[in-house]
Amino acid sequence: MYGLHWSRPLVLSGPSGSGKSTLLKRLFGEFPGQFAFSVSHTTRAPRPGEVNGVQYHFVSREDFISLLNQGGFVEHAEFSGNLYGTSKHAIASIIKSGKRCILDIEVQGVRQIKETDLNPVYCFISPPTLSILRDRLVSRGTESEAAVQKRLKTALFEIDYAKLLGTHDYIIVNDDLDRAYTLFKSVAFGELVSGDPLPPLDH
Ligand SMILES: Nc1ncnc2c1ncn2[C@@H]1O[C@H](COP(=O)(O)OP(=O)(O)OP(=O)(O)O)[C@@H](O)[C@H]1O
Repeated sequence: MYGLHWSRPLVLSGPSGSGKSTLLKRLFGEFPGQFAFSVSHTTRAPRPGEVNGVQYHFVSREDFISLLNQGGFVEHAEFSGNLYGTSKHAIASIIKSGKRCILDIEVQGVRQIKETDLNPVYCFISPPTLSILRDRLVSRGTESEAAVQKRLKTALFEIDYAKLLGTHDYIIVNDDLDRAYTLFKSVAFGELVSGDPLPPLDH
């Protein structure tokens, strides 16, 4: 059942609204206990109900920077004044547990991981077209019109990066969900499959 790439972390990326959470939710639902997300570090304060070590490792800015200076993160970024990062230790502990480590990472993080020796499999979840991406973001109902615009603008950078040859091992076009999920499942189990060609996604 486990393919050749099972022991390598899987880095999932793709524009907001391309369907990463939808695919992951289905995978974790169908195969509980086989896959795990690494728990990120953050300097932001826990929200009510959040538990240290579960949603995040909540650390002070000093501790974060100290770990960063020791080379402890495979990727990190600052959003609205807070630092976020994926530690090497968090990934290693999942690999040790025998589960496959899955990372859901934005494009800057993917670039950073490429500079490390993590050697993951990179999988890009692509929308079929930009107008479908827009429709899905709007109908998800989680974003204001301005936030949708912002996400679509960011999507263009992510797509340009994906168009560079060799940035991803797999492209999965999330057109029909059942079809995309079947392909995603094979990739998640580390099988050697052919991905989809990247659609033109012209802008
Ligand atoms: N194949 C599909 N066909 C139709 N709708 C879909 C499909 N896949 C996902 N959706 C819908 O599109 C919306 C965006 O999907 P989702 O939230 O999974 O995207 P995401 O990539 O995880 O976004 P973000 O990065 O913002 O978390 C959701 O409302 C989801 O139900």
